[in-house]
Amino acid sequence: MEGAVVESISKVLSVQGLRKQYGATVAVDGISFDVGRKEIVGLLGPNGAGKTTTINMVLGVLEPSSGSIHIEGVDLAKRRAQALERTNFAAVYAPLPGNLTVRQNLRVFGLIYGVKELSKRIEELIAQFDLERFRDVKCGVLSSGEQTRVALAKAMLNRPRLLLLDEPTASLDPSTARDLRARIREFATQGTGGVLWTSHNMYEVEEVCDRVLIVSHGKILLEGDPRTLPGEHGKATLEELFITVEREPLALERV
Ligand SMILES: Nc1ncnc2c1ncn2[C@@H]1O[C@H](COP(=O)(O)OP(=O)(O)OP(=O)(O)O)[C@@H](O)[C@H]1O
Repeated sequence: MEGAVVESISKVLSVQGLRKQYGATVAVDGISFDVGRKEIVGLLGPNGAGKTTTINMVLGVLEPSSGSIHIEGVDLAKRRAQALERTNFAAVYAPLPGNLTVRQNLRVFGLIYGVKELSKRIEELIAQFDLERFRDVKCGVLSSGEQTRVALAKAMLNRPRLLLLDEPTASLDPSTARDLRARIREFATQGTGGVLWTSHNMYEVEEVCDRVLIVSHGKILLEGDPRTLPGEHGKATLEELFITVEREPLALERV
């Protein structure tokens, strides 16, 4: 599948019956969801709900116990390389090598991803993420906010169709966080990709996500527009709804 055919597929990610079990612990319990093209979907849930396990399965780092993952219609289990070349991610727990400069890091990852016209692409991203001052600075000495900007630039190198972001703004000051949210929004609205985003910041989720999935104990409990979902469940804010999911998930299942 190439070019126009691929772009005609409206879902960049399709997850069906995904499950991951560790001995007696069921980390992800048969979840199904999609991420549409140009859509930002928030994956929310209390600590231990199964978000990172889900993301790691979509990234091909963890093998599901059962279920399927398709990226732009490509089955990750059967055509792993083709599925993953359309994907990228950024997470605070996966920092870039600290002994390489910003430019060296972008070059190394660009070569790994087989990015065409790499030097031009690196310059574009350095400008886009305001990294001119740091181009020859080793990543290890950058502040955590600066490192996050480099990690996002790295995540955009291959112009992914599916961008996975695990708490991308966790270490950022409010102004940098707002700026990065705007760039990620731009990526979604102006490009051909979609984003799966985890965050514990409900204000951010309301601002940036088109749709949210609220997971608890490995299952999707609620799904909808973050701006209207709280009202549909008798709550004033997304934060209030989130706290109810954490404390009394069964009460919500009956709504
Ligand atoms: N390798 C493992 N072996 C055993 N249990 C695991 C393993 N990895 C995760 N788990 C368990 O699976 C559950 C889901 O973990 P996961 O890291 O996906 O949660 P999370 O929603 O990302 O949480 P957080 O918000 O705290 O990052 C947790 O109960 C965790 O203890």
